[in-house]
Amino acid sequence: MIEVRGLTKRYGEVTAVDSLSFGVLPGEVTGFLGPNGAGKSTTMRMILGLDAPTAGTATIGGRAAAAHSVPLKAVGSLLDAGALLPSRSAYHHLLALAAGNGLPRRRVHAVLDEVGLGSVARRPAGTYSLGMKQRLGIAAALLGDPPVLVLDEPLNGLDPEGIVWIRGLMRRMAAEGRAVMVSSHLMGEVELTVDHLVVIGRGRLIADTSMAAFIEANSLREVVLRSPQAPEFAGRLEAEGAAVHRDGDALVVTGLAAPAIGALAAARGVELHELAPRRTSLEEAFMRLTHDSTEYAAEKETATATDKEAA
Ligand SMILES: Nc1ncnc2c1ncn2[C@@H]1O[C@H](COP(=O)(O)OP(=O)(O)OP(=O)(O)O)[C@@H](O)[C@H]1O
Repeated sequence: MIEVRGLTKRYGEVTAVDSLSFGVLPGEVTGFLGPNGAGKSTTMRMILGLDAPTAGTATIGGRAAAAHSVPLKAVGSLLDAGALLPSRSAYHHLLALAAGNGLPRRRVHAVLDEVGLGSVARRPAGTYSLGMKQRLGIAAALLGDPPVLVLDEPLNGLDPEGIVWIRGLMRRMAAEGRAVMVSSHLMGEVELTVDHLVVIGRGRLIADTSMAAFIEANSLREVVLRSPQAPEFAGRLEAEGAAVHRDGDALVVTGLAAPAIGALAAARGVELHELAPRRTSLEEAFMRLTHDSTEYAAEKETATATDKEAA
């Protein structure tokens, strides 16, 4: 697992990471979320031992990343998938990494198969699409078969197929008992994949919660229903304590769950054409949560005000 305690990084006047403490548990995908400039990459670099903290500690399996005799066996990471020698093939790139870390050649074949690059492994990396580079980056992360994975914005710039693939891979890695940490600045990107959320803003911890608890806290229970008897049924629902408002030809009900509404309709012989629970988007909830800590919010608001004045 990853443990971060009082982690702080200052660059001159800028405090990029500010007394952060959280854990990333085995068997879970932990989403590390925050707006641009929140300090996600800086935190991940310190966890990986690529940057020295100004204060605090970050450990992997109880030790600093650099203190592991073969770091690739302790943690695999994807930071910048573009950082490859363009003339070197995926196979030789991985072979060099394996040799440098005392890992057997069979691991190279195993990870190439795992990421689906087997058939193109001899082509120079410079000819790869972004999705293929991302797969190669993941292959390098998996080379040491590590119990911990740290992936910085792995979905950036990927096509839908690549996104589905990385999501599936992260779920599989967690199911195998690994601790998976994945950063993103978009809730929508990770919403379906993560078990746990660590949200930061301006380097500080804003939320550390299970995804289920986040959904529970931010789901506005609304049910949309359509019925030819909507006007009469609305009164019945209100008599049961629900709040009802019209939205076109639909009724939007809060205060009663869909099964209760369905049962009531069945008991009253009301014909239903639609009965659909819906929730507010988690992206909106995330934006509300991080609004005050968005680095460029003030500029954006000023611009909006100016636009309005000009209009
Ligand atoms: N080497 C550096 N020197 C000075 N300031 C830095 C350095 N690296 C990061 N920062 C600053 O630290 C803050 C956090 O940056 P960081 O890249 O960690 O954020 P992030 O959450 O990963 O953002 P993004 O989603 O845009 O990648 C920013 O204000 C950034 O400008």
